[in-house]
Formats: sequence, C-alpha cells, structure tokens
Amino acid sequence: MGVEICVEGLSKSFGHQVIWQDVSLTLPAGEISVMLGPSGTGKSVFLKTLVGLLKPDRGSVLIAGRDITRLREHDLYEVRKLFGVLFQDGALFGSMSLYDNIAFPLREHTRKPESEIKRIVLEKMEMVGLLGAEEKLPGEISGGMRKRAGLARALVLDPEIILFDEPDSGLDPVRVAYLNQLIVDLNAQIDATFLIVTHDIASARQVPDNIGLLFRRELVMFGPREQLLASDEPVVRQFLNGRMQGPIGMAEEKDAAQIEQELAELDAGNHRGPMGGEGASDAGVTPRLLPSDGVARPPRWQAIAQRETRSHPHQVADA
Ligand SMILES: Nc1ncnc2c1ncn2[C@@H]1O[C@H](COP(=O)(O)OP(=O)(O)OP(=O)(O)O)[C@@H](O)[C@H]1O
Repeated sequence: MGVEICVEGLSKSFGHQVIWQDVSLTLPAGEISVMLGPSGTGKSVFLKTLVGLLKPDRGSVLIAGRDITRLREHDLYEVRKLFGVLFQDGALFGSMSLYDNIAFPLREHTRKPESEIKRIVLEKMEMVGLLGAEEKLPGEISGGMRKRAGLARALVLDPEIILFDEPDSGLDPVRVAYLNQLIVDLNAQIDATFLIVTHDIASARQVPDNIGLLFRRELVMFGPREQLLASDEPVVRQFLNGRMQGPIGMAEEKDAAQIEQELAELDAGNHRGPMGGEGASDAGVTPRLLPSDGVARPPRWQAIAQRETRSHPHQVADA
C-alpha cells in the first residue's frame, strides 16, 4: 500500500549556502507527488535527504514511524530497502545486459535462487514494456528504453516508495507521454508512494495527486494537484503556466517593482510563455491522466475523483 513520508521542519545548507529551510510536508501513502522548482532550488538535494544520502541540519523525516535523519548506518540500510530510485540517466552499468542490470539489486541484496530472480526480472521487464530486450546493452537502446530499464531495476525489490529524479529529462514529448502513462499505471498496480522531481509542466499538471514547489529556499506550497493548479500565488501560477512574468527570473530573482508591473500585466490578460501566447489565460485545472483501460484503479481513486469533481466539476475526466 506504500508508506507515508512525513517531513517536519527540514533545513539543509552547504557551508554558508542555505539550500532550503523549514520544509514540512506529508507525502500520502500510495499517492503520486511531484516536486517542482527552478533549477538549483535543491530538488535533488531534497530527494537525497529523503533517502538518507544527505543529512539535514535540522528537522525530521519520518518513514514507517522511524526518523531516518537519526538512524545509524546499519538501520538506514534497512530503511533504504523500502526505496526504489530512478536516477536521471537510469544509472545502468554500461557493460551489463539489461537483464543483468535489472537483476543486480536482487543478486546484491537477497539470497534468491537464479530461477526466482529470472521470474522477477521478466515480470518487471514486462511491466515496463521491455520484454525481448533482455540481452541488449544500455548503449544499444534509446534514452526512453534506458529510463524504463532503470525503472524496472527500481521495482525489483518491491519498494514501498519510488523516487524519480527528472524521469522525463532528455526524452521527446511522445516518449514523455508514454512514460507518464507507465508511471500512472504502475502506481495503480503496485500502489507504492511516488515522488517525482520534474521540470516538465505538462507532466506536473496531469500525473500527480499532489504538487509541491520549492523557490527562494522555501517550500512555497504543497497540496492537492487541483489546489495548486487553481492557485493565485504568483510563483505557483508562473511556474505551472510556464510564464516569464512573475517572481522567477532567468538567473536570479527579480526586483519587487518589476514583479508588480508584470503581475498587473498578467491580470490585464497579457501573457507571455509557452502555455499560451499574448492574451491567453491560465491553463486552469487540466484533466488528470487516468490509468490505462484494464488497469484496476486503487480505492483512493474514487475519493480523489470526488474531490476533484467538487472543486472543478466540468474539468475532471471521468474516473
Ligand atoms: N554535495 C554538495 N555539496 C555542496 N553543494 C551542493 C551539493 N549538492 C548540491 N549542492 C548545491 O545545492 C544546490 C541545489 O542543487 P540541486 O541539484 O539539488 O538543485 P535542483 O533543484 O535539483 O536543480 P536542477 O533542477 O537544475 O537539477 C546547488 O547550488 C548545488 O550546487
């Protein structure tokens, strides 16, 4: 069913550089959450802190009732088994076949016989649509296939939590659409808790149950997808609509007078950015991506559909 992750008052610095401070949020068990934020706001640092690879300066990360920021290395090793991580490039071993790459965590962390390993590897390869590619080397396949192989490897130990670090980076829009569908289907099938770091606005709008946004060393907002999509908070509105107007600048934060002028322009209906040309309005609450036909939906889907129908009756796809 996945486990809840409860983050409370988390702060992280490197020397004098504060990355983020006082971050508090709960990733609900079994749900998909997305973490957004301009480059360099510490999204990857956040993922690494959740999995215990980096120690925060303050705060706690409660997973299955244990604060992983206070665990010793041995206990941390046990808690890490709850996690599957999909790294940006799939992090595959270049000299190993896909089969051996995917079998690797099973051979390292379990004493399962090869016959059982084979059953599990083929099952996960089928889940991600890679059956038949067992003998390929990572260098012989496309970026999209490498991501799927990395995902199959993240699945073999049956994780309760899966962390995705920019799963869509380097993929064309069609491959991103397929990967998003795969993520939604997998979540419905295995019901683990998913956290995805992405820059892709379209994915962030359609895939998750919850969205968070890091900016200016803080968690600006974290909450249900439809709440963030309908938010008037300037940073959230700018990011989710991919606009130049707003507090987020090219390399640094803008000054207050410029932000005020741009927000006034926005309210007057003058928009600049990829989600719409001049005069376009905010994209609103995009319909959520549903599991494919034939994939059973977990019970929480009904509650989420009701919640979304209540807030935006005409924009929610039939769930
Ligand atoms: N181990 C480290 N030691 C020192 N500084 C670090 C370390 N890891 C990350 N940083 C710094 O933390 C900041 C945030 O980095 P991070 O990679 O988490 O950002 P991000 O939001 O994931 O960026 P992007 O979207 O571009 O991938 C950067 O300034 C980076 O240089």
